[in-house]
Amino acid sequence: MKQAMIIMNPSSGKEKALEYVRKVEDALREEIGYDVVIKETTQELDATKFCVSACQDKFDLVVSVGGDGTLHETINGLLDQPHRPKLGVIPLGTVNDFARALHIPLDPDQAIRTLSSTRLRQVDMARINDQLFANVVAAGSLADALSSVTSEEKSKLGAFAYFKQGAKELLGNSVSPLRITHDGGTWEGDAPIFIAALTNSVGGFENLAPDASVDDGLLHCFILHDLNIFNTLTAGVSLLLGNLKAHKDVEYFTTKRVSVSSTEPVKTNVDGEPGPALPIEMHILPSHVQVIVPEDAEIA
Ligand SMILES: Nc1ncnc2c1ncn2[C@@H]1O[C@H](COP(=O)(O)OP(=O)(O)OP(=O)(O)O)[C@@H](O)[C@H]1O
Repeated sequence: MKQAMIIMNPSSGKEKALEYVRKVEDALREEIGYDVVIKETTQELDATKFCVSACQDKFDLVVSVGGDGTLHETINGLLDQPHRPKLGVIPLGTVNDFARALHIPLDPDQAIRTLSSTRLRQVDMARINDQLFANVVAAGSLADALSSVTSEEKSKLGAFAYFKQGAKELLGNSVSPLRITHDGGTWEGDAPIFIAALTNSVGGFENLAPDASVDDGLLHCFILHDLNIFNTLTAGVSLLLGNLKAHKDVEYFTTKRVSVSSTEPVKTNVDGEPGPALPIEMHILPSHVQVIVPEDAEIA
């Protein structure tokens, strides 16, 4: 019998995870015929540990039930594993960028029904130093400020919680000296933020990198520079219109590999969680995991 592991964070989704996990179990066991193991996380990195054991025991499917934090920890269990189970995603977080990019319904009941879909999508992941990411890496003072947005603010304001915090930081005019080396050359200068995105949805803004598709084998990179009180507003409008890369104070490029360093201590944010300090080295892992997506999803 095929084996599935459900990795569930009971603290995500306003404590509703326990209710949904029974429904996920029923769908996998009764409708699809899996042998099901349920693993409940109790602390940070449990999801990674559980996913490593699912890889080693050659499970067919791992389903992440939680927010982007749980998903990020789950996919990190795939690092350097020769056998990587298929991935199912039940989004219970406040932003759910990965589910948005793959058109997995944000309504958990509908997402559970998607698990019986026969459609799989080969999805790129990327490596940053000694971990994986599925969505986005940001570096710089602005990235650090965005890490401080609380779940409460995100539930209240959605993606605009990031916008509000970002605008506040930019008005403080704080920049970091960055050196960014990619397939097309090197950029050096002062910038409040560098972003490398794998999918179109970043921080709930589904328009940040509209050209990014989940399997294009590329990192879509943005360097915002020279942002002041006036052009912050125009950059915000460009972001909402899906045209950030064309803004005059934005450097945009795609690459398979990029490294970022600084002469000052600079923090990063990886898939919405605090990440390693600079220097960082990132490279794409094309079509690294198969994800169950809705039969009719029109995914970029
Ligand atoms: N039992 C637990 N209690 C508290 N925290 C946990 C537990 N299990 C895992 N965690 C941690 O909770 C963090 C946040 O989880 P996750 O992102 O899934 O939920 P969320 O906070 O509801 O979503 P979002 O980040 O989108 O607001 C994870 O990074 C994980 O380390």
